[in-house]
Amino acid sequence: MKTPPVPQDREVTAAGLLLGAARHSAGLTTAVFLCSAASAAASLALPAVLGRTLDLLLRRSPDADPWLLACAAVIVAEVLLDASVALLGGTTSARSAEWLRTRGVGRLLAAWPGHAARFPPGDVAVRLTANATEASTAPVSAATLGASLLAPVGAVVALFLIDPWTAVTFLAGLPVLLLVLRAFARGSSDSVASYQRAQADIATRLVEALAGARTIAAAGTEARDRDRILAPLPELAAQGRRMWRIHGAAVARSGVLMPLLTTVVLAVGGIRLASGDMSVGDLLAASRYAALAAGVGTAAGLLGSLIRSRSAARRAAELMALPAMTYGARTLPPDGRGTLELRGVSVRREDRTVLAGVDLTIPGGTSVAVVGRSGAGKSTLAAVAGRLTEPDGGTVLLDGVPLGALRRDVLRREVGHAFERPVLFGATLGEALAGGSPMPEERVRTAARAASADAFVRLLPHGYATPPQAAPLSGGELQRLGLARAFARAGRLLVLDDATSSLDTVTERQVEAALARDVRHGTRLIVAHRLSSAARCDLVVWLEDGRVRATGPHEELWRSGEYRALFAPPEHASAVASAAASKTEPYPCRAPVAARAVPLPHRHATEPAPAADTAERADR
Ligand SMILES: Nc1ncnc2c1ncn2[C@@H]1O[C@H](COP(=O)(O)OP(=O)(O)OP(=O)(O)O)[C@@H](O)[C@H]1O
Repeated sequence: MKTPPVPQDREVTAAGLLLGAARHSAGLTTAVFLCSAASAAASLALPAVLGRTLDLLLRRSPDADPWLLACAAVIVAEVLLDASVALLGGTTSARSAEWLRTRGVGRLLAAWPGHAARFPPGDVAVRLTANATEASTAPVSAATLGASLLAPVGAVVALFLIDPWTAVTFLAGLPVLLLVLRAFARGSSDSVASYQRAQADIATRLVEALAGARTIAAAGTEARDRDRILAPLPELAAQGRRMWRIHGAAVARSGVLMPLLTTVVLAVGGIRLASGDMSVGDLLAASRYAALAAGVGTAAGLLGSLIRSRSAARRAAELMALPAMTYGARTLPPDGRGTLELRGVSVRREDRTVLAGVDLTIPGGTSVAVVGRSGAGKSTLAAVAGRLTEPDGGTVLLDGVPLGALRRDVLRREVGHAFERPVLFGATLGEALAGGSPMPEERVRTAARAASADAFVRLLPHGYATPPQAAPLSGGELQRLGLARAFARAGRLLVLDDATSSLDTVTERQVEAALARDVRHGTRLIVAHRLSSAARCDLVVWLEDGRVRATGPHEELWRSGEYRALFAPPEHASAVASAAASKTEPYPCRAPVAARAVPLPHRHATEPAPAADTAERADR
């Protein structure tokens, strides 16, 4: 499953991310490099010390004893240094992973919600877990690779010093090895990227299936959905096999090439020994250095690790390159009442215009219902009004100040939201309703009472101290908690996006009355599907295909048959609309309801939700 392209912050690239991770753990990475280099130096010193010791022993020289001790010291040092590399390497990668994940989560949450939502949750989880782990090993792999090349390079230099012919023999075979490594790097990059994509695809499908577990159970499609989730498995297996094939081929080729080179070097050394140009100790040292120089073939393993890291970093970088929400430095005029203005606001999604040049002025303190058919752009308008999305064109102003120019704290304090499906964050319900910042308990409870949530919360065994995950909540109860959270922080503008759709009509009326009575007075923008909700607002904005079809009090709009058709049951809607067009009235429409400032007398107390509306929302 491919993630749609998202506008990218060009500064966040895979290379930039890996450099950032390396900088974050610079001290530890340097220590890994130094230990690896020291270990390489020890392994370089060992053949020379061994050769010298052998020559001294063969001559039965008394000087051999300190050299024997030196041999032991070098071997112990090498073992200790290798152990340090393993320990420091693990710590370094853990710190890099922590940095990558912290940064990733931070950037994700700071991004515009609409952009972030394009990454499915399963895909995000893979990018921030498996991919971040793979990317985090890059600093250690690079440091170890750099240091591990020191030994072969030093070994070739040592061969030159012992006997140039042995070194030249070794270097003659090197171009073949470089070709092997290049082919490995190319093949690996491609298969690793495909493997990681397939991995994320399975995670995405699994998370989607978990979210839709009830649908799967209700439809009895467990087997089909299991197959659907695991559909990318053959691709994953194929790419995994391909990765190992490429790796195996590189290791096998270098595994044949390197001993071959070592043998040829030894043969040349033997000839030089026979001609008296080398001692036995020199030959021993040369054979060890040839083996060390052949260690360049093991670079394939570290190179493979770096390639996996780079590919994983690329995926993590895509997440971190999401454009961040931006804020200004202005505040609101102290005497403003929450006047909301939309000037030529347009929003595009993919290739579609979702809002087209919307001009609206909503006086401060007014309650406005936004109505229209499904897909008309109501939620988009609500998101734009609360700056949860940035319009592609036009400006939104609150009390004369463009929303984009407002300070973050001012904007989020003065503009509140409640959603159709709220998600509760916090250790307890009390914390969740306070919205993550300190708030007097009484204020939380007042808001919960206004949202008709206090009574059922108090009935829970731990009341407001109940963890949200442990609270058995119906859809309507969850919505009431979402409303309570918004009421507790109500500022000049409150945006309710279908936030009462799961409430029964009596509760909805109670909430609306309490909203007017007990919650800080301000402008209300209410995305509404129910006739009664629209009727109780001061003003109605009727959206059609992303444009404002009409604005006015509900009673005025009610004269339009097409407006009435918005609230008619589906079996009557087209009849109402066509009757409006032909000026007849085939469907007995409800009487118009006077638009008034909230609170309103309780008309339509038993207004049922239109059938089409209910069915559609249940599906979302
Ligand atoms: N991220 C997106 N990518 C593509 N299209 C989108 C995106 N968000 C919204 N749309 C489209 O924009 C249109 C308006 O969506 P919006 O959610 O604002 O409609 P709505 O009037 O609130 O609908 P409903 O009453 O069904 O909730 C829809 O056709 C929707 O498919």
